[in-house]
Amino acid sequence: MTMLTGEKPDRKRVLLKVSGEALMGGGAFGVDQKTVERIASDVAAVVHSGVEVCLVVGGGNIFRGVAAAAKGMDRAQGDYAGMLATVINALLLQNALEREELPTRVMSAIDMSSIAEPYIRRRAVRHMEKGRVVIFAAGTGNPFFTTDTAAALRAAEMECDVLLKGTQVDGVYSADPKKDPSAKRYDQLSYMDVLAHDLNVMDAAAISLSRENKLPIIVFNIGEAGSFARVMRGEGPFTKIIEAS
Ligand SMILES: Nc1ncnc2c1ncn2[C@@H]1O[C@H](COP(=O)(O)OP(=O)(O)OP(=O)(O)O)[C@@H](O)[C@H]1O
Ligand SMILES: O=c1ccn([C@@H]2O[C@H](COP(=O)(O)O)[C@@H](O)[C@H]2O)c(=O)[nH]1
Repeated sequence: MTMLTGEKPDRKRVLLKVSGEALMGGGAFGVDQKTVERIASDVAAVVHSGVEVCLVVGGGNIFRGVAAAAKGMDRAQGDYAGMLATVINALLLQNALEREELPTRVMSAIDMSSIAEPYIRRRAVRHMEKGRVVIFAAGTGNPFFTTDTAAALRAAEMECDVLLKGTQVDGVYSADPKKDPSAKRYDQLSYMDVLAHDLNVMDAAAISLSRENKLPIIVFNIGEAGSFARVMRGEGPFTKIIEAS
């Protein structure tokens, strides 16, 4: 039974958004190899439990267009640089996943055929049906977006059951917990709660797209070893974002 036949799929498929900043480990910039290996091993554990996993990786550990624009750089040019940063992270993750003996493909939203396949939705679906871990690189391929939006977009295209945002905080708080230690963590929120209260853990475009596609979002701390598998078993801490009942 395949998605391409149009029949209801008999499988569990998830998209994990890996924070670029999480790849820094304890560092202030770039990539900590041990952290990449640990995240790859966490992904392998979930794949071995029978779940189809695809990934979107951020680039904030290397370059963010919006930060460069604040210092005078042209925003779109900075965003293209940011998207290239995600490709670097995708290649590093691919290598670490292959060392876990997982079959992988990197598919890029910006054409760079020497190092990654171009993103073609139906090919990505086939890769996943064959048990490959697909890493979606270069975000949406468009400036003025983020990899959170790319994650919501690819999760909808792949008909994933859930979008997991693996970030540096263990859920969505009433305020940024890095700035306000008294902020309270929520176990569950509606998409509208997040939008109406401007809870900036994820950008509004990603929340809106997920809402339109009835795609549940789970926000959790990917910095904790084994957290991806624990969240998949329903063990917290995490915040679930769904439609209000
Ligand atoms: N209400 C909130 N609840 C939780 N975190 C929040 C909130 N508001 C802001 N944040 C911040 O949002 C950050 C996560 O989003 P951000 O886009 O900065 O990173 P990311 O997507 O994980 O990383 P990258 O962009 O590098 O891929 C958290 O580290 C936290 O500091
Ligand atoms: O669709 C996209 C995705 C990303 N960008 C740029 O890349 C950087 C890094 O992505 P993060 O989501 O911040 O990790 C982002 O700041 C943008 O500059 C993009 O332009 N379009």
